[in-house]
Amino acid sequence: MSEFNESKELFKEAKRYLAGGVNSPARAYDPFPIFMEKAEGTKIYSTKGKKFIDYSLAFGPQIVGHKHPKVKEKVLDQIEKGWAFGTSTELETKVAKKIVNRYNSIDKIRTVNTGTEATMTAIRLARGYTGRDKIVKFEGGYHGSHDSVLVKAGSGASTHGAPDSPGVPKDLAKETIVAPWNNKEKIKEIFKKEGDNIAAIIAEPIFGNAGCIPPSDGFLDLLRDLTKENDSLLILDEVITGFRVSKSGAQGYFDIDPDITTLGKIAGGGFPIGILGGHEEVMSEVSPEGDVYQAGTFSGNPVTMAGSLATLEVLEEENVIEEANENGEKIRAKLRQELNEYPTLVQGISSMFSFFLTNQETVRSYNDVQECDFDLYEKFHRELAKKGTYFPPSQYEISFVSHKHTEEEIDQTVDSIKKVLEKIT
Ligand SMILES: Cc1ncc(COP(=O)(O)O)c(C=O)c1O
Ligand SMILES: N[C@H](C=O)CCC(=O)O
Repeated sequence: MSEFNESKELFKEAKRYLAGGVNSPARAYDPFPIFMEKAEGTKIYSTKGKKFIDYSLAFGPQIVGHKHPKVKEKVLDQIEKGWAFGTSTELETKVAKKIVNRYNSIDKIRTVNTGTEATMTAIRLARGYTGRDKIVKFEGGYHGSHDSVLVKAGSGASTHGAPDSPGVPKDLAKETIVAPWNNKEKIKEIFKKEGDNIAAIIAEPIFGNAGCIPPSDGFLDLLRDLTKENDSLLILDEVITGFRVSKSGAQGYFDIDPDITTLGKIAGGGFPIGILGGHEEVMSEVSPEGDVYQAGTFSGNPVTMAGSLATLEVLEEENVIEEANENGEKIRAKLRQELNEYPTLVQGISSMFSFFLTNQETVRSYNDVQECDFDLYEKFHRELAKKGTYFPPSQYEISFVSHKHTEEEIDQTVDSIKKVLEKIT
């Protein structure tokens, strides 16, 4: 472990001053996280200068690779002009136009600073629009760290054993109905009983925070039908899948027309962003046009907007999504082919995948994910890092490929994984 001694020392120091030593729990893994200093293309470098092929990509945003030259240039140009005005800028409209042109379900957007703010506002909007309080979310689904969705939440909340957070008022948690993902009968039952009280279903169209779990056949259509029949709204949380699975996200891929979409990650090109958008009728309820209040000093920040616009342009100019999707298929196929003698399950879609350590043939629900071997994954993650490959630190988190990952890097990764599994299993 000596090559990571510096991170060990840095974490000790961080723990003196930062709550839990981190600024987001998903970054805190045992025995200590590897401290990173810089990144470029498909590589990320530790403070000690060790190079890793990166399959976490900042938990998703960096689909064009780290520090893309065009994004860097546009952001530096904006910094020359100034970085916070608290006024309207033309850049905000340019970004909005790109998104509206891509997503049929979106006529207008509101830009915020994080995915958390986007889903929080989307839920408030659904409640305001319908005049109802209850929402439905899925077990292991993650929509950020606000109160209504910290109920049976995935990602760091599951990693650290607190999917139901203390501090969430019980009366508010009662308004969140939790359903099992991919279970058609259960969601029908919930709507039969509570349909008139449900403001919205919020769902990641492809699960990305309890590992990668695609929807079963017809499941998203069922969510759309049930919400329509009951005058509830469907919120698709595309913070991970937006501008990834296709140019119009998972909703384009699965041909689903949600009432509200939330975006983040890729849409900001690595700068802090969240977006909610929907049809005119719903979005006109947002303040100042409507009465559902939402505000933010830094919303639509010019530097973020410059990074966002440049990234959305690069997606088109460099055929990013298609090439990243091809890389996703390549790595999944090679891993499956090379590792079939080990207790592994490679599951994914598009440029996202999970490397589950399990003997299960498929993982379809939060319960299935919990059957995977988390102790072994901890060893796997650290041993793989020693070989210069950085995977996400938990099986709840997703691995991503960019369009920049090369065949050679993918082959090297598969080879490293094989050697690690030989050692630890
Ligand atoms: C699907 C999904 N929704 C919402 C969020 C919250 O976004 P943020 O971390 O930017 O607040 C995340 C990730 O954190 C996410 O993966
Ligand atoms: N799983 C989360 C986002 O997708 C990880 C980001 C975080 O919470 O730090």
